[in-house]
Amino acid sequence: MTPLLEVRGIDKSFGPVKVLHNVEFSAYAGEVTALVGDNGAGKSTLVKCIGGIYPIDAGQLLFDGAEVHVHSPRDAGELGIEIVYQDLALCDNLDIVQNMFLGRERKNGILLDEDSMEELAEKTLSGLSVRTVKSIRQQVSSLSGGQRQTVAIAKAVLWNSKVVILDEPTAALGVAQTAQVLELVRRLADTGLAVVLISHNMNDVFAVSDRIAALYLGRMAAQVKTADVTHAQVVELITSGRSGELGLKNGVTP
Ligand SMILES: Nc1ncnc2c1ncn2[C@@H]1O[C@H](COP(=O)(O)OP(=O)(O)OP(=O)(O)O)[C@@H](O)[C@H]1O
Repeated sequence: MTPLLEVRGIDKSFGPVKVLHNVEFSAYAGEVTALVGDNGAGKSTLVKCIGGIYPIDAGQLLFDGAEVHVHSPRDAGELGIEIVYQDLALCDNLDIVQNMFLGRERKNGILLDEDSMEELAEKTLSGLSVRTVKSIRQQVSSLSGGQRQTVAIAKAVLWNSKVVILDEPTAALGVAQTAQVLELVRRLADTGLAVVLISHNMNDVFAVSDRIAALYLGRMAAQVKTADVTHAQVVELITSGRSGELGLKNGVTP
């Protein structure tokens, strides 16, 4: 199976500090790939390289098997790669529809085409079976953390995206809201998207992911099928870069 998104041998430094070392990573359509790693392991940097925010120093990015060059978030968006960041970047004083179309408003002549934006927002939310939102004309400031996360995810899939990368979507949520968001994450993959889930929470990772990629000190320690590993093995990969036969050989000097 060809990965929808593949990273081959990416290096990335910030000045003298090398943050990513020859990183390989794949995400498949219809699957959730969890990207795990300790604080500072390089998860955000890898995602920002994929999303065109940081230029890479070496390596390749492949989309659907063909090499692509992503120099900006716009390039990533055109390929169908959307990233939902932890801070969500939603505007509190705007309603759900306005947020979902922010910066990409539909127009009818010189006027905003409110009807068609409303219709598409509604269709996207119901397509994701999101029923927790009372009205799509509700201001985002009145939504709960889980609902905000849902809106941010719906916003990302509104644009015919094919790869959706979620940065810690459940970090700030309670138990019930976490379950709702994880359900949504699973549904995204079930609709055929390649979903990348950055998470520190092993329960979340094991609840929804098909594969797990573990970064250790900027190196990809292992990318494995979730069904083939235990919680303990993944924790070991995160904390030491190896677990039994899995992971980086001979350890790694930072
Ligand atoms: N713009 C930057 N300039 C210099 N160093 C950076 C920059 N961004 C990240 N780093 C360094 O790169 C390393 C990896 O950081 P990164 O944020 O990618 O890790 P992470 O795995 O996402 O961590 P966390 O889970 O804490 O968000 C860290 O040592 C960090 O200090």
